[in-house]
Amino acid sequence: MEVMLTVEGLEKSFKDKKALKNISFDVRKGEIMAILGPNGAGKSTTIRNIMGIMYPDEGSITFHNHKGKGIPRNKIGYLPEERGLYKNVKVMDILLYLADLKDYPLHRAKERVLEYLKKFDLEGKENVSVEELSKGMGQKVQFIGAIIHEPELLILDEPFSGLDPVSQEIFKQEIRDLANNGTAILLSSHQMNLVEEMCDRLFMIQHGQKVIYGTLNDVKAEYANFKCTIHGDNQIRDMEGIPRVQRVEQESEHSILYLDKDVEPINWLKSLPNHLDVQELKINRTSLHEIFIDIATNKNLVQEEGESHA
Ligand SMILES: Nc1ncnc2c1ncn2[C@@H]1O[C@H](COP(=O)(O)OP(=O)(O)OP(=O)(O)O)[C@@H](O)[C@H]1O
Repeated sequence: MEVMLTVEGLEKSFKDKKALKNISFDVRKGEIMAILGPNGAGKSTTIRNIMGIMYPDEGSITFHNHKGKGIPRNKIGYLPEERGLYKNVKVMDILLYLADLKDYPLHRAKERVLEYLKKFDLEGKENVSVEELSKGMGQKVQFIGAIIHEPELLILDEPFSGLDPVSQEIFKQEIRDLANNGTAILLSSHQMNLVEEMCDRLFMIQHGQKVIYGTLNDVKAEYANFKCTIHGDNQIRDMEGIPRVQRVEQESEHSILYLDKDVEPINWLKSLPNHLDVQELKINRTSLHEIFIDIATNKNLVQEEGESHA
């Protein structure tokens, strides 16, 4: 897949605090790439450097063959983490203004605004003032503003925050459609279930450093061990001695056994003791949500400073 954006060796400090340390990744045409990490990890700082809102101390950002200040920003769409549009302006006017800033033809922009308002369940709102919109509606308008000029690269900082489930679905579908039509998408989100459903590759950052970088499938194969959930009248002591168990979580009649890496479920099941009460049993891989928590709380994947996973 054609590489659209390359971030290489990014370093950024605020006074004496190092916010980014040697951050490198790329974003390719037609893919959804997620940038993940706990609060304060450095996601927005990375995005702001890509957008030229601030410049890195070291390293480079390349979009196609353009570097740094030479990057044609009108080929990029950006939904910032901070929401907000001019309040006393009509929806159509603000969106045409944003299209004009990107040198996009206004007659085409007008058609697209009407098309998107309909798609986002805002039909007829083009002459409504932005201040009259609800928070979620305003977010939809801001999203339209980020894509109105048909950007080749779309950067979405927390696009789902504050949206109801129906609106989340609309955003999800639109983001997928854009990627299918060739837009390169860099998406930051804390909603791991959505990331797991949508993204092709992911870059996880902690304390300004890379901890994971790879395809969702590779990351799951590498980090998502199997877990076995048993529903039955068992105590935690009943689980003692079962081989290849990293830890057990016991909650009333539910036991969750987190298994070692590379356990083969079929063979492992044969090692369960006869005395266990099994009303229901399920084996599945841990979710991206659990991998994220493990990393963010340094449970299993604690790394020395400067060391990285992928
Ligand atoms: N303008 C700034 N001045 C000083 N420090 C900053 C500035 N912007 C970010 N930081 C610091 O840089 C680090 C990374 O912040 P950043 O906003 O990139 O994190 P984030 O991963 O986007 O977090 P969140 O999920 O909470 O939005 C934090 O320690 C933050 O306090």
